[in-house]
Amino acid sequence: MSPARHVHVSPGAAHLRPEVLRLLDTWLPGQRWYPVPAEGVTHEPWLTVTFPGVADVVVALLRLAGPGLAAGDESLVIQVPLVLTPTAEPEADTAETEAAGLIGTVTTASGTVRVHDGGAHPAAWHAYLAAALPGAREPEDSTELAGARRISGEQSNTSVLLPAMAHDAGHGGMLKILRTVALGPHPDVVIPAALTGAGWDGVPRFLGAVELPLPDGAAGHRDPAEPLAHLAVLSELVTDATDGFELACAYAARDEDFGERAAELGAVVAHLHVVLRRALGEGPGLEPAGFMGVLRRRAAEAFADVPDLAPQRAGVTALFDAVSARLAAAVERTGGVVPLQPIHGDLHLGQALHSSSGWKVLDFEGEPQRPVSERVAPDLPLRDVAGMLRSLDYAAAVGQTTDPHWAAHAQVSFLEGYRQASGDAHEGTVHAVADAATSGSELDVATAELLLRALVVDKALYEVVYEFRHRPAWMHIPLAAVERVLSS
Ligand SMILES: Nc1ncnc2c1ncn2[C@@H]1O[C@H](COP(=O)(O)OP(=O)(O)O)[C@@H](O)[C@H]1O
Ligand SMILES: O=P(O)(O)O[C@H]1O[C@H](CO)[C@@H](O[C@H]2O[C@H](CO)[C@@H](O)[C@H](O)[C@H]2O)[C@H](O)[C@H]1O
Repeated sequence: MSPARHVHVSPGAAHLRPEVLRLLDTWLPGQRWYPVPAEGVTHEPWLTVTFPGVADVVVALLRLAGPGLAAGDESLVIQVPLVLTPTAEPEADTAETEAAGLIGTVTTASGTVRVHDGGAHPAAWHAYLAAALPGAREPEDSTELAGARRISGEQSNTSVLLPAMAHDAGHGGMLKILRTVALGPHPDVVIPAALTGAGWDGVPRFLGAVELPLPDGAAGHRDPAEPLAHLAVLSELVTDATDGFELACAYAARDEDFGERAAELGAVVAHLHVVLRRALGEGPGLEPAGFMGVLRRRAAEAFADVPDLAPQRAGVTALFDAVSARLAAAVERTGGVVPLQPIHGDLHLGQALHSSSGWKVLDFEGEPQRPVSERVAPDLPLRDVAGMLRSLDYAAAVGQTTDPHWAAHAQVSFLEGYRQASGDAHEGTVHAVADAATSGSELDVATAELLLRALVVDKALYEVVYEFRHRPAWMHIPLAAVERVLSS
């Protein structure tokens, strides 16, 4: 694939007036993709990105600073594409506000400018598309942007559906503007590119990405061949697709058996793990103390954030102690390693699309609330299995099934589909899957099963914090799960 064109990078708030930055300070915290609670957080201009030959699109990369936030290379950086249009009219009409994401109008010494959210504006879509398309091809505005629209809903990023965009296998693209920018290659670019390159069709085909080059003279300790960061990813649009969570909830609402679909999904996830291992290689072996240390730290943070979790503290500690002891003993006994590898990292039903050509897995950026260095580190495939088990429990609760066995049946079917596709010969379900998802390791089945329980609890604790911050009305779903798993 021939490389896409480069963008221009300037330090600080070049091209952005202080009035525009002040407008952003009030607008940003209200955005669904804003990654942290806004209390006490300030936005410090880090870099400004522009596109060759495009005057009205400016992308602000802002570092978030404030209590509890890391600084320097570890700091959170958000991407804010803007379309700035000079105007003689200080007041905009309502239609313009809604259609093109008008953030506000600012008047400066050099005139009045309308500031639009680039995530909602065709001029910015065009600029990103031109920068992502291989071969520095210029998109045809009148045809390729026809019918383009931003996806609405609870997204961590901003995705734009491009039904008419042309590519070598036909039409249809999905442009995803990454709202949180991490230094180094982004997993939502690297992983789909590797899976597409390996010929696997369980992901929407990777078509291109927008790369942030190192600013001149800024190589430092970084590999000059690697981008400083990725800003957006372009993939093939999966048509006739249904969101996996909506599909599962609809089945649950009708009390309809989701077993077959869940088993197919289990098989796709097993293939995903095999292809990832082949395409990107294994990581180092699991080091029990470090691995469990991260689980304990995450649990401690969840207990600190959410008072309703307090009654579960002793049970979580006891489970993690038991897993730590068994893992350490297993590794000591066999001298063997439990291999880690690239995984999805935030797998749930909403990250899977069901289409006429089967399940497709999306969104490889890991848990948005997790530090980037942890998100890109090799991990246990069992973590993805745990994520999907949790998601089937969510679907049962949100779909309000009246069948008390709906979730358990779907979970067992998912595990069985995973086991069979992993080529594991063991009979049984949870045991065999725990075994299959730690393949190549010398873990005994009982330890692997306990590890799966710990990962389910870890995920449910993450979800409690997620719901506490974003959807308190749903917090009871993961809270009940923590209690159930601990008492089983
Ligand atoms: N290639 C694609 N084809 C069709 N729909 C897609 C595609 N990629 C994403 N989507 C839809 O967009 C939604 C958001 O995409 P996702 O990558 O999960 O973004 P986010 O990180 O913002 O959650 C998905 O849930 C899915 O419904
Ligand atoms: O898709 P994202 O990367 O933004 O993931 C975050 O948001 C998800 C919700 O949109 C959240 O998933 C949780 O809710 C889902 C139902 O909406 C459920 O299916 C998942 O199992 C549950 O974890 C995800 O945890 C969060 O990282």
